[in-house]
Amino acid sequence: MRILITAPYHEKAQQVLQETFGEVIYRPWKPHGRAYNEEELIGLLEETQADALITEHDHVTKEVINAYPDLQFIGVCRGTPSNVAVETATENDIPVFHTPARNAQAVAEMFVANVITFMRNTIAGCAWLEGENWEAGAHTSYLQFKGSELAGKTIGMVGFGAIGQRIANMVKCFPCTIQFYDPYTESPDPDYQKVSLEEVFASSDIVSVHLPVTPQTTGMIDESLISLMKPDAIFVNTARAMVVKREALLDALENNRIKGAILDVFDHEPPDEVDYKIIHHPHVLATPHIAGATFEVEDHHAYIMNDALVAWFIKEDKNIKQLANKEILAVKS
Ligand SMILES: NC(=O)c1ccc[n+]([C@@H]2O[C@H](COP(=O)([O-])OP(=O)(O)OC[C@H]3O[C@@H](n4cnc5c(N)ncnc54)[C@H](O)[C@@H]3O)[C@@H](O)[C@H]2O)c1
Ligand SMILES: O=C(O)[C@H](O)COP(=O)(O)O
Repeated sequence: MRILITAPYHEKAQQVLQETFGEVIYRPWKPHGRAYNEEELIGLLEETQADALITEHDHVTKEVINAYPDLQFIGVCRGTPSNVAVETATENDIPVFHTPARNAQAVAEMFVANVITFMRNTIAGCAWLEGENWEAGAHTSYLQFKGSELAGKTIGMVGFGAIGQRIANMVKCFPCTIQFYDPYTESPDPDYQKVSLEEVFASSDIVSVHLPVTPQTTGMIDESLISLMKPDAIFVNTARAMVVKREALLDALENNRIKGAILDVFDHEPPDEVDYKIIHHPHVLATPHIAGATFEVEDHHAYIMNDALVAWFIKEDKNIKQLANKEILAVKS
């Protein structure tokens, strides 16, 4: 069996596949400079006569899938396999697997880092120091940049999947109180309280968004929810900007109705004028969509995908196929 891998893939994970399945052809898109387009992908599949394709960002469109009927498996090393025509694959009876939790640890670590950075006024303190503002005498820095501790705070998650739960487990040691709104998830731990959406906004010190984009979640976080937040609460979004009405967030920031916001995602990437208004706000800590960007993510996705290949081809667990395609399509709708 031939496996064509165009995703970045850990060398040892490739070796495992080679030993288990026979042949691995590694043509990662990254050194190529950009994701492979339809034509290039069809060319690669025909040249290698691959049975399985493991991709990351390449464009696995309807045309690619229909042009190469010998494909038996599509693996997408991403949290959201938006570059693959899952509907066409399903029609052609091709299982599509992705790697949902590949960046959960990366995002959770960045959440903790950025929340503490924000609460301790670290960035303003660094700028003040570099600006050579420190004068002899009183404890000016100590007074000016005194912050708050994360310990004892209530964190409210909107969406409690891989990332929300990873954060909850990570901050247990501070300790923090965890509450969440997610109609599709039961609490995995008696310490984590499932509450209403309104309750998350009204009683959390930190409201953190971990929703996928669906017709239901688009624009779900609006003025009425943000207006419930406590004046010293912080709003965090590392998920997708589309789930928040940005005018409502900007309005709350400009009128000091919340303490601030920590944002990794924007309506427009690169940002437009309104996004920059939010980014430049003095009570906003903004990062350029890098919460999930670690070197280790590429190792995590390789091992998650190897497990899927083994489950499908070796253990012949056919239920997995139904799950994979159906789950992806369900989130999309
Ligand atoms: N900034 C980054 O670099 C980065 C990295 C990874 C993931 N993300 C984004 O983070 C988000 C969450 O990722 P994840 O891995 O935790 O996903 P996940 O699928 O594991 O969790 C999402 C959760 O949202 C819940 N949900 C769905 N619809 C809902 C609704 N209407 N109301 C409430 N809850 C709902 C689901 O039940 C699920 O538990 C995604 O949008 C993803 O794209 C961003
Ligand atoms: O925002 C995201 O979801 C991350 O940047 C990565 O997404 P992906 O795993 O779907 O590529």
